[in-house]
Amino acid sequence: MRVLVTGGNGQLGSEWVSYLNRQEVEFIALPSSDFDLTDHADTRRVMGNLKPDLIINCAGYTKVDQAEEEPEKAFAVNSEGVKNLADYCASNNIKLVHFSTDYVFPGTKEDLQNYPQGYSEDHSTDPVNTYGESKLAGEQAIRESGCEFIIIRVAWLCGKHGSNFVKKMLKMGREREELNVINDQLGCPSFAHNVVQNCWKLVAENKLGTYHICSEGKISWYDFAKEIFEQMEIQVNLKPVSSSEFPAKAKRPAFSLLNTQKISNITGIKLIDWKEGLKNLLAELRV
Ligand SMILES: NC(=O)C1=CN([C@@H]2O[C@H](COP(=O)(O)OP(=O)(O)OC[C@H]3O[C@@H](n4cnc5c(N)ncnc54)[C@H](OP(=O)(O)O)[C@@H]3O)[C@@H](O)[C@H]2O)C=CC1
Ligand SMILES: Cc1cn([C@H]2C[C@H](O)[C@@H](COP(=O)(O)OP(=O)(O)O[C@H]3O[C@@H](C)C(=O)[C@@H](O)[C@H]3O)O2)c(=O)[nH]c1=O
Repeated sequence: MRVLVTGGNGQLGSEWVSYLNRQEVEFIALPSSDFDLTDHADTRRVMGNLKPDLIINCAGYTKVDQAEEEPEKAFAVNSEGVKNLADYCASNNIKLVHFSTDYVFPGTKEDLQNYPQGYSEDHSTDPVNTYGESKLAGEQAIRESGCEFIIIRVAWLCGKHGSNFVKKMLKMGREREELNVINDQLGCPSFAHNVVQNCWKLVAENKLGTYHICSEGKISWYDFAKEIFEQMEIQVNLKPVSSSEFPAKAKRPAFSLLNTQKISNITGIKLIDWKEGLKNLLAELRV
C-alpha cells in the first residue's frame, strides 16, 4: 500500500510521519508548499504522479478566530480543497482518511444536559463559527463524492509537534504570573499519538465511515490548564473566567464533548483517560 500524507508539516501530519516511519508501509508526506489544497490542478497532477492507494489528509485551515475575517480562505482549504481531493479519490479508487472537528456541533447548554456522554457521530450538526462551517462543508463534500472514506472527528488536538493548548499553557505559565482560562466550554482533548494509533487500526481493519476519537473525561479548558500546571509543578495564579470575560473573534461551543462509543464498540479500543494522555504527552515534550 502506498500512502500520501498531506499537511505533512502540521501538528497531526508530523505525528503521522513519526508513526508511519515505525510501520512497514510505503509513504510520502508533503508540506503545503508541495501540495496546496487550493491549487486543484496541481494537487491532481501530484496525485496522478504519486498514485497513492490511501490519502491521509492532515491539511487544514485551523485558525479559528482568523477564519471569521477571511472565511473565503477557510472554505477554500477546508471545503473546496477537500471536495477536489475527495472527487479525485472517488474517480481513482483511492481511500481517503480525513480529520474534522468537534466544532461542527452547536454545543448548546441544553445539549450538555441532554447528552452527558457527548455528541455521537450521527448527531445533527450546527456549527457556531466559520471554521466549524468550513469543516462541516468538507465532511459533506466527502460523503457526496462517493469515495471510500474514514472521517475522524477530533477535539482540542494536542501532540508533540506544532502548536496546541498544552504548549501554549506551558509557555504562558513560564512567562506570566497570572493566567485567565475559560471554564464554561466543556469537552475533552484528543491526543495526537492516540488519534494516529487508533485511526491506523481502523485503516488496517478496513473500516469506513465517520468516527469520534478523543480521550475519556469531560472537562473545561480551565480544568485542562490546571492539570497541566499541576503535573508540571509550575506555580501560576490560574483564574477561571467565563467566555464573556475572554473576548474572541469566533464564538466557541459551550459543550463539544465527542461520544466515542462507536469506535470502542467496533474495534475494542479503550480510549485513554485525559489525565493519562496528558501525562504521556508531557513526558514526550520533556525529551
Ligand atoms: N488543532 C486542533 O485542535 C484540531 C484540529 N482538527 C483538524 O485536524 C486536522 C489537522 O490539524 P492540526 O495538525 O492541528 O493543524 P495544523 O494547523 O498544525 O496543520 C495543518 C496543516 O495544513 C497545512 N495547510 C494549510 N493550508 C493548506 C493548503 N492550502 N494546502 C495544503 N496544506 C495546507 C498547514 O501548512 P502551513 O503550515 O504550511 O500553512 C499545516 O501544515 C485539520 O483538518 C483540523 O481541522 C480537528 C479538531 C481539533
Ligand atoms: C490561550 C488561552 C486560551 N483560552 C481559551 C480560548 C479557547 O476557548 C480555548 C482553547 O484555546 P485555543 O487557542 O487552543 O482555541 P481554539 O483555536 O478554539 O482550539 C480549537 O482549534 C480548532 C482547530 C479545533 O478544531 C478545536 O477542536 C479546538 O482545539 O482556551 C483561555 O481561556 N486562556 C488562554 O490564555
